[in-house]
Amino acid sequence: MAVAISGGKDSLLMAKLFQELQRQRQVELELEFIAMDPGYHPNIKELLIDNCKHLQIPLHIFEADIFKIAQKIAGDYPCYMCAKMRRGALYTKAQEMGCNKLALGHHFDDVIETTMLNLLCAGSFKNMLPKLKAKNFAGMELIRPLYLIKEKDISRFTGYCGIWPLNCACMVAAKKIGNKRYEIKALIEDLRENFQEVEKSIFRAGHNVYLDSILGWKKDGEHHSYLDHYDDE
Ligand SMILES: Nc1ncnc2c1ncn2[C@@H]1O[C@H](COP(=O)(O)OP(=O)(O)OP(=O)(O)O)[C@@H](O)[C@H]1O
Repeated sequence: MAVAISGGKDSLLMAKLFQELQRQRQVELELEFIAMDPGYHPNIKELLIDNCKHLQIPLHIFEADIFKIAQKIAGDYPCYMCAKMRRGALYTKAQEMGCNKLALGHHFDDVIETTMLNLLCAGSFKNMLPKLKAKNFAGMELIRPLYLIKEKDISRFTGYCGIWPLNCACMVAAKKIGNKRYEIKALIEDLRENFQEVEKSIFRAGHNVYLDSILGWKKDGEHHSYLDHYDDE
């Protein structure tokens, strides 16, 4: 299994949890810890290496010129393109290293933010899934082991082990522009004041879709409408 380390708090915790699972020998695990350098500033790269050393995570770093390319292709809103290209580079490396799984450090807050992002920005209802089979990389599976863990609990871990984790190390994130995710995060925070357990409701919505009350859906790339079979009954 390849454990993808961005140097952020989430993937560092995920790495430690996998090491703990391996130590307890309850499941048979072969682990590779991989980090892709998308064009980090040298200081950022050093921080990534230092954090992993401090946490005793044996890291393989490889390079891919993603920041520049995403900026070129996607201009003012490169985050989506950057994430897509990152994913491809990670799958490729994981496969090269003989892994059949790629673990990413997305957590509960990422999951509900993605649901809201799709709803409010793309006009679609779509969840981030806890595991999925890679479409373009035969035999590879993507897993998200931190799916149910809340971000605030992860932050507590970071404080406890005394590291200084990286945030997304690009200029867009630094200025907090061009990335709707930050706005969605703030929106959910605001909603929490007036809607009890709003995070739980957003999460549960994906488990409670009433297919008989849906206007249209897409499956295997094809669009369907509830009217397609309206007169059949
Ligand atoms: N440069 C990278 N190298 C390796 N894995 C990465 C890289 N960037 C992202 N990932 C993986 O994808 C996951 C999600 O990426 P995202 O950018 O949303 O996370 P992050 O907030 O930057 O970092 P983290 O999730 O580690 O705190 C990361 O948790 C990590 O597993």
